[in-house]
Amino acid sequence: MRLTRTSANLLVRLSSKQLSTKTIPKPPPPLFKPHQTTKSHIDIMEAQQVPKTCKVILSDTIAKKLLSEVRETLAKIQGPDASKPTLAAFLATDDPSALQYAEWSKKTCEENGFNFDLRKVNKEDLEESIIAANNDDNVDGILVYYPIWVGNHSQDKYIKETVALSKDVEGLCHTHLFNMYHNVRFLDPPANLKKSILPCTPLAIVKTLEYLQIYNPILAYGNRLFGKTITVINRSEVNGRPLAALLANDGATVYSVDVTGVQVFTRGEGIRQLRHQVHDKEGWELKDVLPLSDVVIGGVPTEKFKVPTELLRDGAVCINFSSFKNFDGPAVKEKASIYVPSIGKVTIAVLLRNLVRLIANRPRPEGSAPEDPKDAKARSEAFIEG
Ligand SMILES: NC(=O)C1=CN([C@@H]2O[C@H](COP(=O)(O)OP(=O)(O)OC[C@H]3O[C@@H](n4cnc5c(N)ncnc54)[C@H](O)[C@@H]3O)[C@@H](O)[C@H]2O)C=CC1
Ligand SMILES: Nc1nc(=O)c2c([nH]1)NC[C@@H]1CN(c3ccc(C(=O)N[C@@H](CCC(=O)O)C(=O)O)cc3)C=[N+]21
Repeated sequence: MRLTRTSANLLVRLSSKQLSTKTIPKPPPPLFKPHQTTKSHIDIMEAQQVPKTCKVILSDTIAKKLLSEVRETLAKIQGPDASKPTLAAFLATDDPSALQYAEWSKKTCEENGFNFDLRKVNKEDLEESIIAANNDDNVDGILVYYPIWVGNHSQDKYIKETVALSKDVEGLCHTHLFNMYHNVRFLDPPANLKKSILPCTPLAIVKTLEYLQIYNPILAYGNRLFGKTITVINRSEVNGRPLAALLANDGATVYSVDVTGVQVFTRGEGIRQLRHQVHDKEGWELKDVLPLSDVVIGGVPTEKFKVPTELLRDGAVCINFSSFKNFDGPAVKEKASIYVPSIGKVTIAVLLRNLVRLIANRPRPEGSAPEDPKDAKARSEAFIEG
């Protein structure tokens, strides 16, 4: 082959370059060659272009953190050779969801050093059985599964009042509920050493919001939701209404939505009031409050109900506590910043946290020396705030 002048020059230039590579370090090899377009490379490139920004947080993660705090606190308030605390749980119906919840609770109790004593009783014997447990020093906490007399709220209410205040692990006695609605945090003012007990599911949602850092620790304790707007879809006496009150007492503006309409729970402008107030929002509907909300909490007990994703604020935080999925999973992940699909495990962790709190609240055994006030304060503060 005859070389032209240009190609001959090129050869000379190439060979002098090759010579010089002996002294210059080799560049690192490319990560992947541009002509290699395997599926995984396309996936990586697409993921880089459209990152999945929504973080899905599972209740297990939140529950694990709480349970380790519970074990630590129990060790602090009990001596090294203290016996396992016992939770007595009364089931007086054949409600399958209560039975399943009881089985999950039993497992978590036993894995974390607690006894769970499920007592199946007849409705007619329930009151006497509770009184016996109230008087039994081997029972540390009492839980009764509701509803019992379906459609007869006052009979269930009577049973709630039968449980001793000192053993009311779900915070359903009047004193506990009164303190919650009135934003009173202690049972023994002005000493303030015994914390009032809060209902488990609403408190589990508070603990979830703390974990997600929606509670702002820069603000004073009790005001940490100031500036946040939260929608709660459910206003039942056991879940939605106490939850709306708790969140508003902590400073949030809360829209409480149920089948009858919308109410707003708030401590007013500048959160200057000491406890929340409730006002009807005449003519308002879910569609009016969703676009305003930083956090949306679903608790509707039906399969067909879904929060309309298109009305959510971009980057909203979405939490479901219903046993049915209130959010359309794939769609909500495109819109929300954080999605918590269920909170059942957190509820059970909070149940154990409440049990440890009941033990911490107990008066010292008769005959023992009075506790040094400093120790009492430290014991009460063995709990993280809330
Ligand atoms: N994960 C947990 O820790 C727990 C979960 N649950 C679950 O939470 C759900 C709710 O339980 P409860 O409060 O006892 O039920 P409930 O039947 O007493 O109350 C339901 C509430 O939702 C409202 N609601 C129903 N349909 C609605 C709609 N289309 N739009 C707006 N509001 C609507 C009702 O007005 C009512 O306020 C159930 O699925 C239950 O299994 C209950 C206890 C604990
Ligand atoms: N005094 C009393 N307190 C209760 O808390 C109480 C009661 N009575 N009676 C029965 C209902 C029922 N209940 C549930 C709790 C957790 C889930 C739960 O864990 N759900 C799972 C999802 C369930 C699933 O996977 O299907 C979750 O949120 O992760 C469900 C239902 C409490 N109840």
